[in-house]
Amino acid sequence: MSDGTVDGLADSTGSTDGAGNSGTPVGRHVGSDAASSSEAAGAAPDSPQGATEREVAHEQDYLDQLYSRLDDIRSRAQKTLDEVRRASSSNTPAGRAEKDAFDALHTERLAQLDAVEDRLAFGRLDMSGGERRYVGRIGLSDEGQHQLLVDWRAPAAAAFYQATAASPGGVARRRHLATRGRTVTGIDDELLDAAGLDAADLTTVTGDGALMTALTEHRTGKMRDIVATLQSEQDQIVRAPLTGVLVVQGGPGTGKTAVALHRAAYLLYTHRERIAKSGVLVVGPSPVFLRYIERVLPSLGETGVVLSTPSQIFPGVEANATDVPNVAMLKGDLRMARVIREAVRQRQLLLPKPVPISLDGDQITLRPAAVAEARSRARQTGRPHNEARSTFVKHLLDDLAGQLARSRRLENDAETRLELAAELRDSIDVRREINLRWMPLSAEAFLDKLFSTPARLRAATEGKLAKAEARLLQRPAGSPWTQSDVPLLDEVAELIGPDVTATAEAARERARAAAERAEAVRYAQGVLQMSGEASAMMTADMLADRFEGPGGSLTVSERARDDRTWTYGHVVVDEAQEVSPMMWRTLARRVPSRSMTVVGDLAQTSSAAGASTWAGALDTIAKDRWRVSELTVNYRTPAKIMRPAAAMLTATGISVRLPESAREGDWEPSVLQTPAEPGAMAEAVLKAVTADEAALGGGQFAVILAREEVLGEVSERVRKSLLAPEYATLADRVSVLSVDDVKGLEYDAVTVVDPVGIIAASRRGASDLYVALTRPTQRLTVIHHGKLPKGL
Ligand SMILES: Nc1ncnc2c1ncn2[C@@H]1O[C@H](COP(=O)(O)OP(=O)(O)OP(=O)(O)O)[C@@H](O)[C@H]1O
Repeated sequence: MSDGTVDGLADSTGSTDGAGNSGTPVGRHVGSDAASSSEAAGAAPDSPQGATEREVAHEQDYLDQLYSRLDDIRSRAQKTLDEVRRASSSNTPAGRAEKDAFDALHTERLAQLDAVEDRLAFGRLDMSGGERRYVGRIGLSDEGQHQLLVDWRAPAAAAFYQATAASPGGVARRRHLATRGRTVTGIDDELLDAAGLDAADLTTVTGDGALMTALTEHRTGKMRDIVATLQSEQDQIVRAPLTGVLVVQGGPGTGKTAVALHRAAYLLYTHRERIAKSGVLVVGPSPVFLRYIERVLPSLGETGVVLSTPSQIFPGVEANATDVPNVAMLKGDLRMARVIREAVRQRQLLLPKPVPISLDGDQITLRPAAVAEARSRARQTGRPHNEARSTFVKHLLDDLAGQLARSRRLENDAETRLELAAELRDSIDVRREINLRWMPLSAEAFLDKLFSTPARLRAATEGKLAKAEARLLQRPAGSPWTQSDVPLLDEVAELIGPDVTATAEAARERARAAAERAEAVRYAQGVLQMSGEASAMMTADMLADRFEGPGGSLTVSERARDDRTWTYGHVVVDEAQEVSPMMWRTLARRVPSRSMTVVGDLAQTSSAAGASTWAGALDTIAKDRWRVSELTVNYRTPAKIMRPAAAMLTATGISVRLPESAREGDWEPSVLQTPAEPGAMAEAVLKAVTADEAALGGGQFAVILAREEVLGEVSERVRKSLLAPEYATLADRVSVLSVDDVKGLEYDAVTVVDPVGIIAASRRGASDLYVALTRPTQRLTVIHHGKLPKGL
């Protein structure tokens, strides 16, 4: 395990000096200077208010110290960067690459230090023995290496999340610090073991308001980290061991996404040596969702993470189209792996009858038996199509060279045949005849051709799919790529391999690169030692990566994103219930170690190819290597909204274990009935949104409708009306979305339009409606014409 420190930032062993630069443990009493500030403010010094003010003043002093230390470290990092930029590099490619690499390293480090500015410290633990620990986004130590702040991911900070009154684990008091900018705005204490504190301490204890404050804050359209208020059951998942597939199942709003992202940050910190170099991939359902979560990991100081939707996971292909549900379901079915395998095999052809070839007056023949033998040898290598092709070609050239030797009356030994094979390679006729039997392929062209050529499709699917199913796959050549084509492209690419025309040359290249690499690592180790660089933030391997090659200063994530065969140290899959079996195969290829965090809710499955059980989803890629953890508390949706949402789902026959809401909520959901006419519905929507704005005085709102083709006119009218001057303050804060787009998102207030229409629009319409109803943090309005769905 790494110690997770950077130069000047504290280690994570958890040893702490409590407050002050002196490094000596301080007692549990607050300082007298803070007391005088409360007197100046007019509160009686021993009243609860006076005590709180003293404590706030004390925490302010401490926070000032932390920021001053952070500023020091930052300015040192800036100075080093300036020096790197000023220094002249040796004018060689290696020298320039090295300079670029250092530049990128220090720039990234500065970005990481900047990212922790907001809410640098958010907690304090007072241990029963008198020790005090401040918990924050990073570890910080003073010049004398005394710890000022413990990184939230360090073992010493675990008690901050795990201690409860029933099992305090040596913690007497847990304190949350509320801050704005660099100012302490409040404290919130929980007493876990009162015996460890004296009477004066007790006057400031108020309970766990920090969580409630976080839950009821207006949303901003971007997910925030929850590092200050992670709850015990969530923290256990964050800190769970790295190996195997960890499934996090939980109802809406239980923090699955938040927990998965914090887990990624935790794993990068704790196992930096093992996974930072290969990176972490986070897969989320849509670009809108990725934009919603994109700030969480940087705010936790982690930038080397690749975010992708399933549609973007095949480099070079943007799969923006969608298939109709039954086609999507078929393409996600594991039988497609067999279809693709067969289709590739059918591009390795036999020869029906001999083909004569003349070569400078010599007559030779491409023989059916030789082709059959070459094909079976090539297949036996087990290599992908494009690589196995060299075995196929070699064998046939050898056979033809033997014939040529005989025709020229040369000795038929290996050496002669090798020479003649070189000559044969230069003949266009020979190359054409051999190529026709075993062409080099590219994944995109191959799949396009397969789906647009009925005869090929029939041959590849025979005995594997029903005839009617095979017809579903058929489409014109050059059709746009759909989301469900992506795992098929990946399957093809895996079976045909990269287009290697000169394998021997490639092998030589690999050996040369390996030798250079060893040298680069040795050099980087020396650099790290000399510069005293942070071992945890940057390993010698990572630094060597940057010294190497033309893309020397590319980050891990930049390299990984463009390389289909890149294997990650850990993969997080969000909204995993939507992932098809074929897509699981693709994701599994990205992480051979199967170190994965898979989060989802089976009750929210809406895609036709999605999962109904975790075993169905995961057994084929990680049999016996997956385990499930549950989250049970809904932090988003108040109970007043959850109850009808759950009743609706239950009434449709879907049985789920409902999470308990952390809040009852202030508003009952409202229901508005309108005529089925678009103008009337749009008007009702605007009325609902205006009422939300008046009730909440700000925040983010969503209007959720069935897919555009169903309610296009209503959404069009709503969007248009929002441009009118009377909605000027609202326009930017209202999103009009279809049920497909709201997966994983949340809003202060939500208006759901035509619930019966949403249910009717797809096979899993009830789950879609459940997703829509569970998006609000405060208020829900349902607009309907005709009847309401059962249970609602
Ligand atoms: N411990 C916590 N402290 C503060 N806020 C929290 C906590 N846990 C969850 N939340 C908040 O609850 C909301 C829901 O979290 P999140 O989106 O991660 O849930 P989810 O389980 O992925 O939901 P869904 O499946 O419905 O998309 C977010 O605003 C998140 O910040």
